Amino acid sequence: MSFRPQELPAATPKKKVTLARLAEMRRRNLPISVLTAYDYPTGQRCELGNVDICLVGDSVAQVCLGYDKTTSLTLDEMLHHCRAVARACKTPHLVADMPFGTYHVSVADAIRNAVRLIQEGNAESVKLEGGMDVVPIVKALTTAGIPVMAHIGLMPQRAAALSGYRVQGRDAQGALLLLHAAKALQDAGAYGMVLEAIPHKLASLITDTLSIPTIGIGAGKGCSGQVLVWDDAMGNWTGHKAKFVRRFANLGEVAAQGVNDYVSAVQSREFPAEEHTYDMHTGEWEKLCSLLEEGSS
Ligand SMILES: Nc1nc(=O)c2c([nH]1)NC[C@@H]1CN(c3ccc(C(=O)N[C@@H](CCC(=O)O)C(=O)O)cc3)CN21
Ligand SMILES: CC(C)C(=O)C(=O)O
Repeated sequence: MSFRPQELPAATPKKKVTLARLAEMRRRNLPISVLTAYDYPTGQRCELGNVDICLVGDSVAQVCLGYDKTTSLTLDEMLHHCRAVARACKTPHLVADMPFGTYHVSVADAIRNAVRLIQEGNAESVKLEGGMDVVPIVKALTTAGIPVMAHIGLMPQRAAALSGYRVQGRDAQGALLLLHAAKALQDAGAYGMVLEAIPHKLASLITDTLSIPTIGIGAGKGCSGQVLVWDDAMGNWTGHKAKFVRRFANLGEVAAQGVNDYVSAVQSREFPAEEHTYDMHTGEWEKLCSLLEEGSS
């Protein structure tokens, strides 16, 4: 008996999404779809749904673990989620976020921690937030053969330092800094780049300037691809909703109804019904009754 969720047989064997494939998609202007995944079932949905890249985002801190910020997440917690997603996610490229503090101490420490995400987490690449400041880290990681996805614009790990989740690059000077950072990160070897919450014209300019794919979230339709947090996209998140979120399903409502129905059914003793129960083998109940009678006499 297998306790693994049923997997639908693929009509045609699926082709692994490699970095070469992502570069090709960028060249041919084929949109890249990215979703976060945090566990085996969400990873499996991404696998079955032909998502190109699965991101084990540090948003797991908020949407799965109940922390109020991503900076609370530890590397060990990230590894636990990453391993689960990796068991399901075979075709999409699998990226893991480097948690806050795991790439800030030194280059050596960043490499050590990225190696853990690859070796223990079974991620294929790592993502880290930062502009010019992280260029040496990105260079060192890619030199060591660890593919890096950069992440500029709104950087949630810096929400406290920046006094909130704010759109970046709204003025010319800020926009120029982002463009320069984007180029420097590409030169440092990043294979792709998340552009979060920046004006759409700037995102298009960065995308057209770079040769690597850009993945937008609140960055408009001019990017090479798009990412959303799983729970935002599937309507399973009841907290704050950023302007860039669109709901593609209503899992939260469906689950709430399911919980209500379950509790009512238990309270009314409508569930469990006969069909959910087991019988003893024929004659065994009578035997048990005799045994009990003998015992009591
Ligand atoms: N559920 C969820 N979705 C996410 O996209 C997400 C997380 N959690 N947790 C980690 C970070 C935090 N992120 C956020 C959080 C808030 C905004 C936000 O509300 N931004 C304002 C911008 C306001 C402005 O500067 O004009 C917005 O209204 O969209 C954006 C990204 C993205 N990440
Ligand atoms: C929002 C995406 C890009 C992310 O970094 C995360 O999920 O943590």
